[in-house]
Amino acid sequence: MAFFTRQLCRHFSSSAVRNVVIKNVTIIGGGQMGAGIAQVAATTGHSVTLVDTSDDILKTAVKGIEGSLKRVVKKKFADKPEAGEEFIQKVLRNVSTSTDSGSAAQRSDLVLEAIVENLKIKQDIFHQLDKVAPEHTIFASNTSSLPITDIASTTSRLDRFGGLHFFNPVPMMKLVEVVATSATSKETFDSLLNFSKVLGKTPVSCKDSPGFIVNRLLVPYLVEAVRLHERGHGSKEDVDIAMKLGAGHPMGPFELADYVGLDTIKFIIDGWSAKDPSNPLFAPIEMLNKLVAEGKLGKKTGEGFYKYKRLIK
Ligand SMILES: C[C@H](O)CC(=O)SCCNC(=O)CCNC(=O)[C@H](O)C(C)(C)COP(=O)(O)OP(=O)(O)OC[C@H]1O[C@@H](n2cnc3c(N)ncnc32)[C@H](O)[C@@H]1OP(=O)(O)O
Ligand SMILES: NC(=O)c1ccc[n+]([C@@H]2O[C@H](COP(=O)([O-])OP(=O)(O)OC[C@H]3O[C@@H](n4cnc5c(N)ncnc54)[C@H](O)[C@@H]3O)[C@@H](O)[C@H]2O)c1
Repeated sequence: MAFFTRQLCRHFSSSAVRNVVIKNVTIIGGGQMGAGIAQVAATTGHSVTLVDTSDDILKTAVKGIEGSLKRVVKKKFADKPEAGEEFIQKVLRNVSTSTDSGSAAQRSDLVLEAIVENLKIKQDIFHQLDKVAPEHTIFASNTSSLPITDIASTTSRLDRFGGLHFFNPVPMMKLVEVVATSATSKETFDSLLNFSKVLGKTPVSCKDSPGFIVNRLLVPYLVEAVRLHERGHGSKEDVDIAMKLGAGHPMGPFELADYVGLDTIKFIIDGWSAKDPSNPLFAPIEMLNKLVAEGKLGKKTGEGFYKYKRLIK
């Protein structure tokens, strides 16, 4: 009987979070991805709190959002610059910033994390927020490669935890991978799916398997391009031109790796290699490791495989 009552309570507690309509969103991490997601969520009328570790980083993030919105309105409001400016200000009013993730989470329907690709740091953040976020709040990670199940494991809301994987640059890329673990409730999954659609994205449903769909195919391709170049079988420039003109890709693999961030690519490959060391697809890549050790992380730091005049942020 006690078992039955416990099951009943569980049922009631999960039905209490049924059909969460996501209006207030906290995004942890105001880097390339967090700022992009904040922009899209604010544009679609959500109230967004962007959280990072310092006010300076947050200022840069908001500046980046404003710059990206200017690119959006240039076309959308080509003949009406005043309406374009009004649109930008309206979107920016939906974004507030904070260095206090706990108080932001207290007012949120969704806490979406987009910080560095490190399991322990992600687990620690969610462990803290789990204690203060309302019962109904859904937690999600934008991780590129870490198991959602592992990230969620430090919380007590396994049924209200999923993956929401966006693509860079978020305002332009239409896809969102929505990831359910074996514990994610159908209500949570549906809420995340619906949220993605409200953002104007096309969601696909993914299992909690390494790299989900896109990165499991894309990242081995990116590092294979580096290996090909290391073997002396093609210059970076020729490989990039070949894949753009021969395979119809908008960016070549070196350009795209720089765009994503070489630190992120390295975190992904190293993480997979630790779990599956005999898989040759995940073997260390000397050139990538060297660039990351030198702090040459791609477009965001001004140099990676190539040099850049203008930084991303
Ligand atoms: C690793 C992770 O876990 C997963 C990932 O994210 S993997 C990476 C996935 N992303 C990709 O594969 C990106 C591939 N690249 C592309 O699709 C394109 O090169 C691109 C959309 C980034 C840029 O397009 P491109 O034609 O090369 O350059 P550009 O002319 O500057 O931009 C095209 C349009 O996009 C707009 N745009 C580009 N970036 C933008 C941004 N951040 N914000 C707003 N608008 C932007 C431009 O304003 C331009 O608009 P217009 O056509 O109306 O003038
Ligand atoms: N770069 C991509 O193309 C891409 C695409 C999809 C997913 N992702 C994933 O999104 C996540 C973020 O990637 P990114 O490229 O935006 O990284 P980034 O380095 O541009 O930004 C990370 C941000 O997180 C902040 N941060 C770090 N620790 C924090 C903490 N404890 N609290 C609050 N903020 C903290 C940093 O200050 C930084 O501003 C990673 O998990 C990455 O794998 C990246």
